[in-house]
Amino acid sequence: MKQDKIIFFDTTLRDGEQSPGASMNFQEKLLVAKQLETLGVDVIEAGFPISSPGDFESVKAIAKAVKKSSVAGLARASEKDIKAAWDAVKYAKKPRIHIFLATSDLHIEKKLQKTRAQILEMAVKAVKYGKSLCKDIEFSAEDAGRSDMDFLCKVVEAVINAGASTVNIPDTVGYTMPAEFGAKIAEIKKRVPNINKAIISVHCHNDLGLAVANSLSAIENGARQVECTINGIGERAGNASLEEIAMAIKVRPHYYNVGHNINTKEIYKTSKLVSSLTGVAVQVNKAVVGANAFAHESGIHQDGVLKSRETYEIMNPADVGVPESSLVLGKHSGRHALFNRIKSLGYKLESKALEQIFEKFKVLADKKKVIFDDDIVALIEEDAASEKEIFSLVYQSATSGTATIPTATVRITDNNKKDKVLQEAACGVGPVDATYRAIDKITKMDIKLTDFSLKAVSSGVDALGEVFLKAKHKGMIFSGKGTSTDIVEASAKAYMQAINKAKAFDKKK
Ligand SMILES: CC(=O)SCCNC(=O)CCNC(=O)[C@H](O)C(C)(C)COP(=O)(O)OP(=O)(O)OC[C@H]1O[C@@H](n2cnc3c(N)ncnc32)[C@H](O)[C@@H]1OP(=O)(O)O
Ligand SMILES: CC(C)C(=O)C(=O)O
Repeated sequence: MKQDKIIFFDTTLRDGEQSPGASMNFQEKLLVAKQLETLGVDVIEAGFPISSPGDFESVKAIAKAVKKSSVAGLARASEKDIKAAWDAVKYAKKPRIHIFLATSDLHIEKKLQKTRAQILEMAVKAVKYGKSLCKDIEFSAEDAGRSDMDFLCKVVEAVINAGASTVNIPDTVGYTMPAEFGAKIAEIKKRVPNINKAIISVHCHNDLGLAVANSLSAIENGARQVECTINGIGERAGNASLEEIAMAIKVRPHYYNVGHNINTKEIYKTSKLVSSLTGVAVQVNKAVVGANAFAHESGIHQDGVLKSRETYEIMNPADVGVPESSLVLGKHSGRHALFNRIKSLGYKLESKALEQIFEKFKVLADKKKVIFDDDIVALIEEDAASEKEIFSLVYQSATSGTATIPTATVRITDNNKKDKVLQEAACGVGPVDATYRAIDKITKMDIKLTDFSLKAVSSGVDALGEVFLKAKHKGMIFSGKGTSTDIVEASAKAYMQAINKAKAFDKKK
């Protein structure tokens, strides 16, 4: 039997951008649109053209740049909005005008200050006008989740007759429950006589954390387009998250029995791009793309994953573009995970020695949130952590600015060479990068930064900045921490600490 395909309508660039503080400039919106196309999104809602000249230009540029996906522009049920949307999307290979008008009595009476009859007339008039410009018209019955079903069905039937090829049923304020929302979709399918002439779409908000559940329930009941955003960003608590819906369908193929065009391997990259451009961080425990989505901390789970990944992972991290899952060592870890890590660090220890290290590990883990490779080496080598540092930072200076190439000079003593003082300078993409390049020139360590975070540990403009980083050397992760009121100095100190740990490790081997 031929499987239906779910149309993914991504509204990161429109509703997603309505997340407070998440707005993107022209270039950023274009970058996201291109990545959404690579991700395999069927329809990209690029913006709300009437809302500002900048948004109009962004939608127009996206319409020109995107070749495979449809490009939609949002419009109220008003001629000037629809005309502006068309003027922006008409450059697309597959343009769409998305017209919305509320159908709940609350919105009709309080917000729009109209009657149901006027709304019906406005909706039909708007769709007819849109259709005279563009063949692909989507109509959204805003606040459908709280709309009277008789009136909603009447509007849906009328806009399909007027030319809408997609009818969207939004749960605008995230009010409905999954079974209830699914039943509404089923009822629309049953009651609207011409419903087969249009695609039923849903657009769910996350006010009660049910946006994805409601979208999936709608799919079970016949919706064939889902409107969603990357990382679930959007107005208030956000929209249904694209990655969660796409992966639910992929992980449970027999349950949903539908397909989609999303190239799930591009999910993680897209999530990173959107969070870095909008500045909206992804919560660590976010499904599919959160930092902990494929990280295991507890001993029983780690043991299971080491024996067979599927015991605690329903998705393969590679399927969403995350290179591998990780076993984070901490106070809940057990022997299997610790001994496995010790082995992969190149140590071959007798079982008695391993037991002793496990005991020390548990004591340390009670004090420290995460145990890194260098902590384990310190436990094994006993004195590794307390060893005199090999390279000492004597002096560091960096210059940067809007019209300067960031440049840094560092002076370091090499305690292996009778405290010989070495000095180097380097340029970089920023002052920290330049400083690290100058340090690399002196220490000549094969070390690669894998993680870098900076936070203020006190308040005010003279706050102390604390840099915490992780760096990879010979397959092992070394951590470094540095504190200073000067963030470049804090960065240099943290990097030097990781380098010294790595060098000490080399010496022991
Ligand atoms: C559910 C959603 O997410 S809908 C999309 C929401 N997104 C946005 O609002 C972002 C972009 N918005 C904007 O930049 C501005 O709101 C604009 C440019 C669109 C409009 O600005 P303004 O003309 O100053 O109006 P304002 O936003 O204050 O009020 C909205 C007006 O649109 C009317 N309106 C609201 N929805 C619709 C609709 N679907 N069709 C027709 N009119 C509508 C309101 O009744 C109100 O009209 P009034 O001025 O006669 O009272
Ligand atoms: C414009 C519509 C689809 C919308 O954003 C909503 O109802 O939340």
